[in-house]
Amino acid sequence: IIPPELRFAFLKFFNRTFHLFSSYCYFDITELDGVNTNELYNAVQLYLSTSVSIAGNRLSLTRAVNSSSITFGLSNNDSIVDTFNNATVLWEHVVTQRQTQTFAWRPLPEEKRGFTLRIKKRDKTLILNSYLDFIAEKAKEIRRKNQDRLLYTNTRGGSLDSRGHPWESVPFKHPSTFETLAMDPKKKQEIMDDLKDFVLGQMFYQKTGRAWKRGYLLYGPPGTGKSSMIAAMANYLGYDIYDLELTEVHSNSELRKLLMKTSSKSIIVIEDIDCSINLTNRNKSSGFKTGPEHRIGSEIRSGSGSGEESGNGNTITLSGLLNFTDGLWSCCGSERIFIFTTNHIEKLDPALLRSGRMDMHVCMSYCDFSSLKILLRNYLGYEEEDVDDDVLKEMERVVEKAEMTPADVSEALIKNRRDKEKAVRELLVKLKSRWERNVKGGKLRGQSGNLRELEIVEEEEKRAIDSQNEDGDDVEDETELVDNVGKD
Ligand SMILES: Nc1ncnc2c1ncn2[C@@H]1O[C@H](COP(=O)(O)OP(=O)(O)OP(=O)(O)O)[C@@H](O)[C@H]1O
Ligand SMILES: [Mg+2]
Repeated sequence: IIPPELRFAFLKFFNRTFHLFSSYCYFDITELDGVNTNELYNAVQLYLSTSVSIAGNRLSLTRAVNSSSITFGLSNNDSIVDTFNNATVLWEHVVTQRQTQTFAWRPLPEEKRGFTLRIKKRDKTLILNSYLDFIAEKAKEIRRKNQDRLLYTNTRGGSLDSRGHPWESVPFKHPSTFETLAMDPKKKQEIMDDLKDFVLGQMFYQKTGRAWKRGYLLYGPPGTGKSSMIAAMANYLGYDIYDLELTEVHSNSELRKLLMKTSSKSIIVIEDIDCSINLTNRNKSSGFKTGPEHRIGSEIRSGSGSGEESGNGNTITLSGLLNFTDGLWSCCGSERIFIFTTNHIEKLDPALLRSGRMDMHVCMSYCDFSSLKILLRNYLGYEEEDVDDDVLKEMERVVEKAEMTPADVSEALIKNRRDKEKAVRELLVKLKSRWERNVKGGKLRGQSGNLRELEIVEEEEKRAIDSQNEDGDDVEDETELVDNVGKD
């Protein structure tokens, strides 16, 4: 019978000599660090879950809150070999019973869990730090993939909830994808390529000294798929969406707070940007009138900075918004996409339209023939060859001038989806009557209200971009823009 002190001393001595001659070193990563959860433990568990699911034959399965997928885990006291930069390491999941329940603010679990990492001593300095960084990064990615997308909104304005978050979230399950989105396939591909380049562009953005973010402006009449496009983008990239309700935000500093609390790999959306800013009562004080000559954000005249937050204290200004999207604050957190939508691009301030602000302007327009074919496939399961040739030709002839939105067409198809032939027939009738109305009523493309406006705007955009190219660098351009606004 050996007294415990002696036994302890002996074990300690044994351990020391063992470690002296062993060519390995060991690192314990316990589940709890005091009473706090050890982030690294969770990260390792997630990281190992990917390799374990292939290698192991006894696994533990878990499913996280908010997730529809299952994660594999290493079972108790099981081990797995991993390699990193040509070094081989061994992970062991160690689970022991906790001896006594010590006093704690919250009861500790009965089991004590931890991972033990075994690395060869000579590899330690080479890989330990980079390996752990790698694991943390991988775990983050897996967590994001496992979790369902979230849709955040700021219904409380910029005020915080009990956990210090200004955003409320719900699971985002919008089924729209690029495949179901009816639009010109070439334009669609262009957008998808652009998104892919963005996601893979970390090095590019770093090299060129730009913040890793991208802006899209979606414009066009109601029901042409702007919101559907945003959902498709989020589903394509696997990003969360922050739907920013500008009318709930009362000041530029609140806006900044909201931005700071968004995560990277997310899409920040401001829908109907022309309406959002109009509604702030600051407009009264600055003598704001609607109409193209009094554009949104005329307060840019008063300059930026503290001045804008004085006044009636209920001010969110264009310059605040621009700071939000591309000022210094926009780069806290990276890999973010800003999307603005509007039905009236002509009402927007040129400062918002100048290139570099919104990187890509996407016009979502009335249904054309290629969109029509996509909708026929979506709603009726019809490919081109399933529709009668004459009907298809007739549709192709009238569809553009009929000026029906994809939403109108969808509606017509949904109504008769049980009787597909009837659906096609009725759609053709509808298209033709719209076509007749537009052509006979002299409402030809180019003379029609909306389309005409869009054309003017496109002209303006082109001109703005041309002058941009002549101007040279951004800084000069910005001051000139402010000057111009001041003069008109
Ligand atoms: N391009 C499209 N492709 C597929 N479906 C579409 C398209 N455009 C509209 N739809 C259908 O019409 C409905 C309304 O579209 P959506 O909400 O995307 O329009 P919007 O352009 O955002 O309109 P608003 O300007 O009023 O917000 C959607 O639920 C969708 O089913
Ligand atoms: Mg919409």
